[in-house]
Amino acid sequence: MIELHDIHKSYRVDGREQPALHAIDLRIESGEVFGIIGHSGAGKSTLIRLINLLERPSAGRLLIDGDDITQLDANGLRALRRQVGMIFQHFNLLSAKTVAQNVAFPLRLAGVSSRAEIATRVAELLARVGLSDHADKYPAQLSGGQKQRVGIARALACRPKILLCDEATSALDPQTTASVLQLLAEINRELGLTIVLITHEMDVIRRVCDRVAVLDAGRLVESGTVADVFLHPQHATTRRFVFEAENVDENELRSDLANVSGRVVRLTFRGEATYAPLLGSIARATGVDYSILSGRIDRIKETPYGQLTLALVGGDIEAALSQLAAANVHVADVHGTELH
Ligand SMILES: Nc1ncnc2c1ncn2[C@@H]1O[C@H](COP(=O)(O)OP(=O)(O)OP(=O)(O)O)[C@@H](O)[C@H]1O
Repeated sequence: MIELHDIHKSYRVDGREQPALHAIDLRIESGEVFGIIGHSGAGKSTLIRLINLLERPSAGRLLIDGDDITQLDANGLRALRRQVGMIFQHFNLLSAKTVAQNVAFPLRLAGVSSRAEIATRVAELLARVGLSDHADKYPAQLSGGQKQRVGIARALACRPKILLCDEATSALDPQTTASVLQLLAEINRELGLTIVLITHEMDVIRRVCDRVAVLDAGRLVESGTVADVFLHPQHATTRRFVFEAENVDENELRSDLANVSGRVVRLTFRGEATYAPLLGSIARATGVDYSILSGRIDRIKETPYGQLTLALVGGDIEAALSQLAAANVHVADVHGTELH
């Protein structure tokens, strides 16, 4: 478990303290995939780099499995760096070394000297990330996705219990992003290691994370399960991320809705309710007519969800809404405020 208690971080710029993180309290459970989302400059890199002490907090306590890592001596720090692997947006591979040598590098640093032992471990790691056929290539001969796979193999070399991902898919196209995220999900599942990732893309969070925290101007403004935060965002910054992910322009939406007659509601279905034929039967039973203004069915990690914005007219609208709510459909107005 990773715990941040009242963490502050300032940088000294031109002799003055510039705050980057304020009063961060955060608890990341062992074995979960935890995402931190924020816009540029929000403090994401600073926050993730605290966890392996690439940056030191200015104040507060930072515990890993109960130990305050800011108190570690040089030996303790070396051990920490082996326990906490990291991958980077621009991969940070050694360009003059082959794929196999890049992956072997942390093993050598950790003092493994047996060539046979290193070769076995490197082969295992390259198989794990699907690069067995590329061991003797140089980074320049690889695609972006392959480079990140080398980064992942290298980060896993010393069997860490935590993997930090610093915008690991931001330089990749959508398809490659999906395959790298799938690999991270597999690693989390099969090796049981904790993954902490930072990103500015809600879609990355939606695909792999169990829980998420939203960082805005150095403060945590919202956190919770991805489904709760993504489907029912409370803070303006979170709402903006969700709308961005859905390609919705909030102002356009408002002016579109001004021209719609009827009562506009936003329904959120989760899990099995997503596929149930609820809407038709409730509409028939209550005499309500509806038109669909927008809709989407997707998945949050493994769980299906649907969101529909409807205009309701005629019939007994209140009865329809309460029957939907009784069937575990979240019923809200268009701003997300719960109605039932
Ligand atoms: N080494 C540094 N020295 C001085 N100021 C820094 C340093 N690193 C970050 N900052 C400042 O701290 C704030 C947070 O930066 P940080 O890089 O953590 O944000 P971020 O959310 O990761 O942004 P980005 O996505 O653009 O990397 C910014 O105002 C930044 O200018």
